[in-house]
Amino acid sequence: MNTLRFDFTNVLADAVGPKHGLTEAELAAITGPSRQALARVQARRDADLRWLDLPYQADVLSAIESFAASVRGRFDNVVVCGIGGSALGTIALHAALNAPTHDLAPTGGIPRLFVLDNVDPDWIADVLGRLDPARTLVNVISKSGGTAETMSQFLIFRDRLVKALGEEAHREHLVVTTDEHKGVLREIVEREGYASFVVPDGVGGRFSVLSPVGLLPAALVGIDVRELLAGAAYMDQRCRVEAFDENPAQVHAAVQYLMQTAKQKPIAVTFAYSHRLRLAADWYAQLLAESIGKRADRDGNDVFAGPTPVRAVGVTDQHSQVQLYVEGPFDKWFTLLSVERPERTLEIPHAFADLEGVAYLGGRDMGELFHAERDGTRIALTEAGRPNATLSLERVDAHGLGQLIQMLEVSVAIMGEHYGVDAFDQPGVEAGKIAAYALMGRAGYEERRAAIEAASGRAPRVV
Ligand SMILES: O=P(O)(O)OC[C@H]1O[C@H](O)[C@H](O)[C@@H](O)[C@@H]1O
Repeated sequence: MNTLRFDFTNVLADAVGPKHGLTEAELAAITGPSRQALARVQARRDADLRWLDLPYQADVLSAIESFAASVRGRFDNVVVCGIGGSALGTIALHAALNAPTHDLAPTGGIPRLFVLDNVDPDWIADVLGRLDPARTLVNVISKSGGTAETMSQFLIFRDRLVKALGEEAHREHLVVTTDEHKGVLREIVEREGYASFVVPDGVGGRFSVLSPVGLLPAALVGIDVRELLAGAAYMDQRCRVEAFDENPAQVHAAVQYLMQTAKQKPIAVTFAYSHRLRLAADWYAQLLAESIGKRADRDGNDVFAGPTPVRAVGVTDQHSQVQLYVEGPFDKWFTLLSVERPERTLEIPHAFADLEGVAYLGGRDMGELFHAERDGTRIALTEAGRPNATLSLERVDAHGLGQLIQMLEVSVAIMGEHYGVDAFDQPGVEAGKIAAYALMGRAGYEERRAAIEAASGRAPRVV
């Protein structure tokens, strides 16, 4: 069984010292609050934390698989127009489960995937120019159904499809994932008759990768979404367990919370010792930052909470950031994402037998070097008193990714209880959106902008 494990030995005091490691007393003190936090999270499953039950949505899974089967072989390119929680999960799944084989060219009926989570015209225009509209399917994803970045991309790709294929035919090249009833995008779906899927109520954007938001693009590029949900369901059962030590989400949430509060380490570094899991760290960065990074607690008191997520890739960032991590400020703790058994083997050839400085590599497997470097980093961090935990999978597969996603989502929900903040809203993104919409002349936003300036007493210059 490809079981996800969270090893936190090297965040304990006897590994990295009491000043930086968790003591038995600190862990004992948090097990009670952790169990209560878990109970509060689980009690909201069918109220507003419906993302907890995404692994069990059999009807949605069947609809996704049917849609993907119905278009199999018709497209060389799938373009996702989406941003934030409407994109990062798909990017992570793609990098982990099929990018190595399909980034370069469509093979075996599996299309290339382009996830456009930016509006940089140099990028969007370049992708647009490469695609044959007749062989391209566009999946527009927006929970709110009005995000300017996504809607602008939609207008551009729709225009390109209509001009190339005609008003009628273009509809078969667009599928939309949005709210069931609300938002401009839903109105357009009804008017244009596009195929569509639903981002369910009670499923926030950053918690939506196991909804059609992530499942549809994944299924379109041949990822085993059934196994993905099976892994998430398996982990959901593990994350319901009350016993602290047997519940990876409880332990992970407690370690994150204590590292920041008891050990004054506000920076959480995810060090992915897996090229395929590297973008799972980007998905987690949004999940952690947007859920816990809050000005006020649930009682409205200013707390300015939240760890700062940093993404690093092993071995690559041993050669760029580890100097800071081993010798710099004691303001970070580390989680290594590790894969115990790489899928491929790659033997290092024997050569230059007389030159020991290279001959020692001959005959070894590249995976052995990868693991030696990972363990070397762990040893260096621990010896320097830098707390480091390891999230490990035996191999990178859909079941394992489902486990990782579900565990981290439940952990962040529990963290919200520990930090005392609402982990499921994102008021801090509104000001930027309002300013951008005002600058783009969207109706009603100039007034909202003026109200913010009046309330803050500051009228920042738009440079
Ligand atoms: O899916 P959408 O409604 O277009 O939202 C896309 C993103 O917009 C904002 O940035 C929110 O903070 C994110 O949580 C969300 O994922």
